[in-house]
Amino acid sequence: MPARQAVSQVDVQHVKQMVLGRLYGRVALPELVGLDDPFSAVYTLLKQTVSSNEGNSALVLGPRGSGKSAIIDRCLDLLKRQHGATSSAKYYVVRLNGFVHTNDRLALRDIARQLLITQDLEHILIGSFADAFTYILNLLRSNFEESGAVPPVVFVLEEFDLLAQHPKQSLLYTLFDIAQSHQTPIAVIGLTARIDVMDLLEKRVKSRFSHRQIYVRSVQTLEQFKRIAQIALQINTDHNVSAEYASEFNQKVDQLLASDSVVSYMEHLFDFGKDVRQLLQTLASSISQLSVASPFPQLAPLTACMEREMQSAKLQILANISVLELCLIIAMKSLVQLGSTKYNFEMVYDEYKTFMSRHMMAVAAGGAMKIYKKPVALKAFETLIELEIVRPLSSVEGGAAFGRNDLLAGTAAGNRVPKEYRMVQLMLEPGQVMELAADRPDIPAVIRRWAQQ
Ligand SMILES: Nc1ncnc2c1ncn2[C@@H]1O[C@H](COP(=O)(O)OP(=O)(O)OP(=O)(O)O)[C@@H](O)[C@H]1O
Repeated sequence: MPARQAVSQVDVQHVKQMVLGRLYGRVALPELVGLDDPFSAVYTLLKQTVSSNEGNSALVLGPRGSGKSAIIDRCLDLLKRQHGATSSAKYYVVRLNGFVHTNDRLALRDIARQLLITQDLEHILIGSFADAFTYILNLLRSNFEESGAVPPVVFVLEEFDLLAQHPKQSLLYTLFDIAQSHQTPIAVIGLTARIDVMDLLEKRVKSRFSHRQIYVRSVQTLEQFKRIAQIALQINTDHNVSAEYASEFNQKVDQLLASDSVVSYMEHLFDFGKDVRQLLQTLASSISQLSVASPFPQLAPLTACMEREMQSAKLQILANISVLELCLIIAMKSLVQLGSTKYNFEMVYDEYKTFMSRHMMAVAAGGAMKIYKKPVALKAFETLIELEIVRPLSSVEGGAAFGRNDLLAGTAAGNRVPKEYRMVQLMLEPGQVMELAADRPDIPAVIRRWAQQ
């Protein structure tokens, strides 16, 4: 096999910058996965404004990180390329963000800046929003004396629900009003993760809005989730890097994404919220250390980052478990300290019940607590297995052949042993259980002390 040519410093730096840009959301991913419908709805609407001078308004609704901004960016990018090729007429894009533009004055100033209005506007900012906005549009019109018309303007309103918190909603009213009146070709696209956003709009604002709502769903399948990881990491020769480097880089990406630890991390993320942004940011750890000496993505830094992420995700879940679930965890810690390396629900419940009965007075005095009946405790125990805080033991380890799904569903070999008797193991260290109980002001002090024993 011929020796591989050394990768140049320029190539590595270029790839590193470009891929990290994608992973941190500064550079668009080369493809939108599973978002064809919302993409074409937004594109059609923007095209009507930019090419046919129509007024339009719409809300793009979807969970955080589901790709709402990515859809808008891609539509604008496509329009720019098409428009640039077919027409010399100009259009503008104005971006506002509810986090940044916390009042209408700030928004107005930025609208003027983005429309390249250089005149001093301080004197008009004291009047009404509508007057000031009309003044800005007139200034814009005067820049296009030949046509005498205001060119199309696309308003992208990120964190739309926060813009709806402005007093009187003058900004939204004015924009929707102009979009509806068709006198000036503007498109107003609001982006938000609040599905109830319509309830935030005042009646007069609603009356000016087109009521067009475009829904963006989170990634639907694990395959799509994996595909996003792949397109975010892969490079091609258009990126001004040698074909040899690009091809080997992409092979390494595929190997990395096929490794057991990465696959199970992606499955975990998909099961617990399908958070694309977190997936991309975790993958950045395999890219941030690229260098001429190590020009391909490596598994080791990624594994370390995934472990940290899993750990902190688990801690977050743990902070929200119910008091009964916490008591069962403490009971398991107790069993471990008594020398049991494996135990089943019956043993755990027994330990829990014994402690609670012995300390009933103190427990009841510390808050409205009772001894939960066995079926309720079994449900809580199953939740701990689903959350992977408790691990079912395999046949070799526990004496019966079953896994997590068998134990939960009562299927396969696990079926032979009633679920109350199947052996399990707590996945927390005693110190972690102590910290967990110490951080819970809502449990009686006696239970906190039980955890500290
Ligand atoms: N289906 C998808 N296909 C391709 N990339 C996606 C997809 N979903 C999310 N992404 C990527 O995830 C990142 C976050 O997406 P984006 O910023 O568009 O989300 P958002 O819905 O606007 O989030 P927020 O509500 O927090 O503003 C971006 O890098 C985007 O490219």
